[in-house]
Amino acid sequence: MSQHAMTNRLQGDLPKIGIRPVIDGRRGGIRESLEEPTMNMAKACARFLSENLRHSNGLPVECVIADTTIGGVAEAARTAEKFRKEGVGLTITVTPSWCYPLETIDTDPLQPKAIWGFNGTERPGAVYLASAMGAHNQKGLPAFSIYGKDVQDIGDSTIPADVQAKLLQFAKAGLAVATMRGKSYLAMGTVSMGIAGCIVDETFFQEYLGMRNEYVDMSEFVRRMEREIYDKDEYARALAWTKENCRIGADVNPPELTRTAEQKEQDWETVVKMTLIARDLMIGNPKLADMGFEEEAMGHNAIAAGFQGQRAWTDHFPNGDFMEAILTSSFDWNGIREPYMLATENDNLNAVTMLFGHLLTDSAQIFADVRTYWSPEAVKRVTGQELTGAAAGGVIHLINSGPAALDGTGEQLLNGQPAMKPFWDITEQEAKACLDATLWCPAVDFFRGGGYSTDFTTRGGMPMTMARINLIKGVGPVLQIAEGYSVELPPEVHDTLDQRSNPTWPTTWFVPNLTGEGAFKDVYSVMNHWGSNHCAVSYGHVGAGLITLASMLRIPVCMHNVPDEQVFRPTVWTAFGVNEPTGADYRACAALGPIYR
Ligand SMILES: C[C@H](O)[C@@H](O)[C@@H](O)C(=O)CO
Ligand SMILES: [Mn+2]
Repeated sequence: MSQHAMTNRLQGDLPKIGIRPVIDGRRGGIRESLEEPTMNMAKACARFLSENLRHSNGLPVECVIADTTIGGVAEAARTAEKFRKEGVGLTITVTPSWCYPLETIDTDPLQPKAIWGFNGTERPGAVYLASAMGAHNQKGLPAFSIYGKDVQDIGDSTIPADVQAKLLQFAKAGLAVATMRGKSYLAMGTVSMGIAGCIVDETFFQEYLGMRNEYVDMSEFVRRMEREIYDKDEYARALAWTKENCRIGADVNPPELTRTAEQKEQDWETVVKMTLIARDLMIGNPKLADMGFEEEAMGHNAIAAGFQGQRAWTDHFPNGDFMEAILTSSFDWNGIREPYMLATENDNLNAVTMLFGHLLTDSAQIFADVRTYWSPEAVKRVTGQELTGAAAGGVIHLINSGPAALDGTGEQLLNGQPAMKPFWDITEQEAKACLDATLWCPAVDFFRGGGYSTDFTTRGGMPMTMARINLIKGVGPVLQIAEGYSVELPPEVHDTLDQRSNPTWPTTWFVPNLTGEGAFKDVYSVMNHWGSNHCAVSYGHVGAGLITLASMLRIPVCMHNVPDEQVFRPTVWTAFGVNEPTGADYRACAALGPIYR
């Protein structure tokens, strides 16, 4: 495999973080005494963020500091102008002192914003913070308040750990907002098997995400295959790599549905071509221009996409499983690279959830059907065995109908434990281990046109977050989140349950963290409260990041099991009621409305 590939593969510059040092504008001693500590806070903040954050394509995050401290509206306006030119997508205002809120705040309604008000008392930075938050809330410009817990001395430019955590949580979510803006979702095909999540709601994409919608008919794949509109050198390399690295699994089809050796050979060729074509459709490919296909070379600037597959395509052609699994993984024949967000069945609401997870974790995402709740009693009945340990209260069977990112095998390691890492931390051995843990099984009877499904079982012990956006008539988008862990079942128990569903598909056994209440009363309740047939699974406990991101986009969270102390939203949420946070979230999102309305 080649070097890690870090590129900006989509149109448009990467968003930068704008740092605004604001200051008490009174000259003749006060402003002068504050210049240095204020600018130092800005510098410390910029250094900290650029050292600790990367874009999901691997490039470092850049911060832009205002040319001067901001003591009044003229300097605020000059800073806004500079930020526009520099491509700033979110702002963080820092100050150790009192300043004039309405004159100094960032009033751009499209930029996520936070204020870090130094906790010192020589100068009243916290008084500014509170007053500036009041101004933001009064003006309908939600802002995040960052206030360290322990008093620091003026001039101390260290960033306390609690402030660091909030800066990162805000900045990562803010970058996600800015990164999505202006990009496209590409629907390849339309609605799969009557699944509502496949309906592309342009208003949702436009008003909540700032994204565009692009569409191609699946016949475009046929045109490009028949007319050889793909890079033929890459295709030869890709096919050879696939033959060498993809292990073929059992064909469980009855004789009358088993495809011939020639058909299977041809299916490999087709699925590899489909993979190149889907990627080229999403992001373009300069090689196509060299071949005379300038229009195709441009791509659709898609940061996420979906493939309908069933049934118009799969009833006749090999299914999209190989394409979806390889593109959503962090590696292919070109080496270790950023995964693509590509949804099975063109379920674009799941694609957006995957996109959120990817932009927050930088890692691959698992697309899954939320298939079965297995109670301990039902498992006992069908296997004769007791579920034990983390699985004792039952498990949720996440199993996609064919593909999932190979990162989902859990064959990458973080501190010796299974993980799904950002591509730049994945080693060649780990990529190989993911491939070795995966079998490619000839597709079963649902797929009349053949293809190869991805069969693996996720290693246990991975902290994971399952999530899903649903569109609700009368409300708009809502997000549900369940943090938990992957678990491993004894092999014979796994086999019995897997055979009963589909042994050719990728399985993750998931147990949510329980709170004993509501949707998290028990494992069954989580399954029973899920709002659709699909979920996206991220590595790690990233519910807090999802909540912060959702609040920026004004998407209320209808269920979550994130500990209270990690929930970080704009301060205005408080004004919608602190004793009933879920209701307050709905009211705040409704009152503010989507950002790009
Ligand atoms: C093969 C079947 O049609 C599956 O694709 C079906 O169970 C789904 O995945 C529905 O989301
Ligand atoms: Mn499905």
